[in-house]
Amino acid sequence: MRLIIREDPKAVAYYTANYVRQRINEFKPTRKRPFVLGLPTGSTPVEVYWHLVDFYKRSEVTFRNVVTFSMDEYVGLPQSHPESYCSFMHRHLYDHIDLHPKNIHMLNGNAEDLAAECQRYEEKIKEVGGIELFLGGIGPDGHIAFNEPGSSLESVTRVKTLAYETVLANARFFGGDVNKVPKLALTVGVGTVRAAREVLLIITGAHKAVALAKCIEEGVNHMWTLSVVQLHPSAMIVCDEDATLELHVKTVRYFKSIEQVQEQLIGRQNISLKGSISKLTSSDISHQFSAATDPMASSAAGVQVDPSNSDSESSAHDDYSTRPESEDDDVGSLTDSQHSDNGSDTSNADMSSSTNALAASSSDAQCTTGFSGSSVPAATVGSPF
Ligand SMILES: N[C@@H]1[C@@H](O)[C@H](O)[C@@H](COP(=O)(O)O)O[C@@H]1O
Repeated sequence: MRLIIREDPKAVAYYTANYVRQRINEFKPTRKRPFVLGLPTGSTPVEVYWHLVDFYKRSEVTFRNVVTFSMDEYVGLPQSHPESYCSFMHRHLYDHIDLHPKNIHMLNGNAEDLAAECQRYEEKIKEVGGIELFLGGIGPDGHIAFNEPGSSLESVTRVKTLAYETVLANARFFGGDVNKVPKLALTVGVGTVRAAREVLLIITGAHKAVALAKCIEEGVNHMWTLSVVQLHPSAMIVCDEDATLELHVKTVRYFKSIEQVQEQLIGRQNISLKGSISKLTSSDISHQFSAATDPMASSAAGVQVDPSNSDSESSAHDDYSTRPESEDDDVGSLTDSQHSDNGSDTSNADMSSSTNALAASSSDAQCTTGFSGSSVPAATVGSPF
């Protein structure tokens, strides 16, 4: 799992939208091989959608061959109601991009047979080849879509009774009146989200800090349904600093250090968009060391990641987008501490064995390159520890 921490909700939204844009562009969707995108509602993704609309208007992405599936919908609320998720998706995204209407999939909360509607949805997802990227938000109780605490981690699309906490949280969209909030919803299941080839969750605000901590620092648990991301081979959480308030300092530092290692030691050019290492040789690492110890070259080799700087984010991604597709490339000569459980994701490196990922990486480099230094020079890596 990757945890990307950005300064504030604005930076989170930009990072996320930019990532989606690049995933679509890298995928090069066609009519026969569309990019299948799962999409959330809620206030958190609104700014992500603004950016996507903006990218579309600038011709930086097209949704012509994108197929979408919304996560959920209230039961019994007319589709034309401004707070129906159908209205929401049209208002914030669908009405402003070149998505073909036949490629838009939403749950019908007014279907006569709700169970059949849910089954139809699951079948449709299968028919288009499954979801490539599921974007999601969470509720303060850690729910994904409307998978409230206690939902089966194997659940699929179904009717769900909303938890009181969710009804309270969503009352703000209904003039603060809890009585106006529908008490039932149709929602994709935890299993539906898990089945996606990639999951990206956006979490912002101090009110979601407990949920984030429960979900990533404790065990997989149906009371915190987001925790299921721990089992997903390709999951990423993008959060702001406020959402990290309940995490251990060690956790935050570790995940931040991963980005530093990628930038400064492994090299941005060797990391694919999805975070896997491609075609890295020991001499690349050796080069990083020698370049970094050369004061004239260190600025080129050790570019500091500025999480709050959208421009630097943009250029990082622009670099990725010019690279050939390489998500599944061989990992090259890196050692175990840089491999994930699935063998391709640096961010999945075992936390206990490499809490200090910088040190782990440097010792690998010593083994493979014969570098005789005792550790990565602190000035080079900007050690967060
Ligand atoms: N069903 C939706 C979820 O999909 C969403 O993640 C959550 C968070 O909303 P917000 O982003 O407004 O906090 O709201 C609702 O419960």
